[in-house]
Amino acid sequence: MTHALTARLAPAEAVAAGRDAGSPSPTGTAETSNTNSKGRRIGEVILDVQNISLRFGGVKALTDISFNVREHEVRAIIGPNGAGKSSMLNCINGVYTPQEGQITFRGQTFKHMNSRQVAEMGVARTFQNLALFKGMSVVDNIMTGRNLKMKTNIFQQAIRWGAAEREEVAHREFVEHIIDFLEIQAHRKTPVGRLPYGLQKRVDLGRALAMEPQVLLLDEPMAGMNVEEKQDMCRFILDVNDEFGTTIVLIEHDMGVVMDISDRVVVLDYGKKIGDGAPDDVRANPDVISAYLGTSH
Ligand SMILES: Nc1ncnc2c1ncn2[C@@H]1O[C@H](COP(=O)(O)OP(=O)(O)OP(=O)(O)O)[C@@H](O)[C@H]1O
Repeated sequence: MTHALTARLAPAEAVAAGRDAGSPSPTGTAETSNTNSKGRRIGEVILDVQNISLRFGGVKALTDISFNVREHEVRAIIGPNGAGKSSMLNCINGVYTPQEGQITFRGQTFKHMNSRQVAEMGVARTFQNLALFKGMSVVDNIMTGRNLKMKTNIFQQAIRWGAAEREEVAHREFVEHIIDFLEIQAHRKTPVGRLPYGLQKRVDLGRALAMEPQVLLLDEPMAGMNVEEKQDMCRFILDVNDEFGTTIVLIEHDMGVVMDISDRVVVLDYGKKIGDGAPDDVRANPDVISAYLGTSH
């Protein structure tokens, strides 16, 4: 069903505690001012996507896409269904290798990088369709996010001896901090598959946070959630951004949420970039308005 454009692109109520939805744009234009709406400085460019083109056979998923992400900002990627948003995240985290273009992360430029290498560089990701082990507990799912940090070998871990035992204790303590932070203590031992969907999404966020990322890629973190769950998720995303200084790149369809929590927004349509800037600028962009008028979500 096609909703009214005004409803989708209108300013939403401030769901994010502490952020004033009516305050001036935090970053001004795509390249200029440097504080967000909480007054914290937005840093230098940490992630620079340059001229990315990606094809699947005859399908042009992305065509010559360039944008950057500054340290500590919340950067949204929006666009109608099939616009290329997930493909873009998949290029950033090494799942897809674009035919053209390159990505610079913290000054290091790469054309081909696998997911493990990207994760080791400090980029973590949550998934549109949850990638959790449904039969495993919340604690154990979040522990999987610590795998890259484990120094002892699998044999030492299996017999939990010496260094492996000490390492496991330290990792479990870290995981408990995340569980406290995400307010899911009551569910620590529950198999994830038994949790409501909103809480499963929170566990997926916890698994990504366990990697201690500098950049967190969130693929539709609020999809399928009710209003209350969305408000909670917004709060956690902003707290992660504030308290850990984590840079956030998110894909989200809920325009109210996007306009509320993002510092800058990049807009894709049919694999091309049609807008890039502060939420207010993007909302007023005629190309963005017509792209959304022509779609059915
Ligand atoms: N693995 C793939 N093989 C073939 N085509 C693909 C593949 N992944 C994506 N595409 C195509 O690339 C285009 C962009 O898809 P993508 O999933 O990135 O869009 P999206 O903006 O994330 O859409 P949605 O909002 O529906 O999730 C679409 O035409 C899609 O069918």
